[in-house]
Amino acid sequence: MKYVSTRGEAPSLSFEGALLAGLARDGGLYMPETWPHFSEKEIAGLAGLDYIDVAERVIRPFLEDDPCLDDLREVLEEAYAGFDHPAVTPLKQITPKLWILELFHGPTLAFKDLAMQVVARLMDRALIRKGGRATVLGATSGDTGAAAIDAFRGRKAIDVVILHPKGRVTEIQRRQMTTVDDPNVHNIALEGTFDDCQAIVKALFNDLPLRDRLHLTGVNSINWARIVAQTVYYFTSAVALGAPWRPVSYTVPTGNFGDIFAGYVAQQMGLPIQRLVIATNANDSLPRAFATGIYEPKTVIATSSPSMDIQLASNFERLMFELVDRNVGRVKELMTELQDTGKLTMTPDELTKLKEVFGAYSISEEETQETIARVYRKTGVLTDPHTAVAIGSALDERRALDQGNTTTPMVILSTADAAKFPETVERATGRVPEQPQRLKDRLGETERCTSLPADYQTVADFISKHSRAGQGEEVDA
Ligand SMILES: N[C@@H](CCOP(=O)(O)O)C(=O)O
Repeated sequence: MKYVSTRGEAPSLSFEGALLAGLARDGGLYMPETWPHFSEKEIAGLAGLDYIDVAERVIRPFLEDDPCLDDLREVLEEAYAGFDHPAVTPLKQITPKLWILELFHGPTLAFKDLAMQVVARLMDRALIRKGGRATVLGATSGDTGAAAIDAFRGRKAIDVVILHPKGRVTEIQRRQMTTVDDPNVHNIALEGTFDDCQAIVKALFNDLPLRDRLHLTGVNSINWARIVAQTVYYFTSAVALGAPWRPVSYTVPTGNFGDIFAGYVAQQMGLPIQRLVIATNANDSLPRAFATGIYEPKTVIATSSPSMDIQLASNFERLMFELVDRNVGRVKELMTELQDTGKLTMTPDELTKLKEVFGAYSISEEETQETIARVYRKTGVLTDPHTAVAIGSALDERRALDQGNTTTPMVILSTADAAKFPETVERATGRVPEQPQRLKDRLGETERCTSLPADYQTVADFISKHSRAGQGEEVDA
């Protein structure tokens, strides 16, 4: 399997190449050249399998003829050994037509662990094979950072540098990152928003001499390996609900568009997904694009669902690539328009095509609170604010499409444990969610973090100083 850039000007790479590159050298995102396809029989054959067995079958075709394939089984076994539920991603019914897919049973209590634990191990093994070092960069609005730090801490060949927007993540999210004392972990609290963090990370990648000197790679969902590992739980949940014979819809809390794009990938692979619903908070650049055809990210608004406090969703570029039938000229035109004017304009045909599969909604702070309270009253379940935004969006989708009588199950991706957002959950329900032991075990006392202005050169200097790859240090065998 080969991987091509959405902008068509970077060399195509193997899976291992795309894994280690993160962002393509032309600023684009890597995509597989073709979609592997699963027959109805192959999908039906996933029923009753363990999560790891499904993961192996779903991911394998993306690694065909790649050195990473030999590592896959062992990596999956190690990655999911630390999850606290035997099903890895248990599915719970909350109303006759709504299911919650719990994606927070990993070490940092958020869905990011499902891919990050796999990506870190694949990367580590690839670097050991090649005898090299890497500097892993990540921008986080709350959850990616903790997951990346947990997955990469203590790895010999890798330094990890995470940028979070100062004062805009919850205390638990921050401490999950900053109390890790491994010397290969570096935290930057950036004086800005998540979009500023992500813009600096992308600028670092686009600075090719620096990128090569520091052996930069990325672990945000711009890295294709993150997406592919996230397609697995669409398969496990859809099959549990009757796929391939019964279609399933999904509602996904959306920030950087990676998780919902993984659902699109599963659909392209043959999984009968009927609708993919984009759930956002007040950062509503995607619902506005659906309403107007114009994607125009504005200033990030701080909300009680901080992981989605994002306006510029990186993976929207992957969707545009698909929407324009992989016409790289058109992608470049759209991305140049976005960069030069701050907005991107879809044609009526492109917008219609988008709406055939996707719906998009924005949920206010009040609705989020009410949803957390209502779900608790009716089911006794404490939901985190991101999941609550998704539940609100799923109900809006049902109303918008007048689907009161649909028999298609709607699965809500529950992306984080309520324990990461105790203040918000307590405000809505009067109850403080209990902290799981694995969270308590990981929160240290002393915080280590450097505050920096949102200035490219200052951040580049900090990373150069802390990257062992940049100092030419050898890896001990
Ligand atoms: N929501 C994320 C932001 C980055 O998303 P990613 O999936 O591209 O890593 C977070 O919580 O950090």
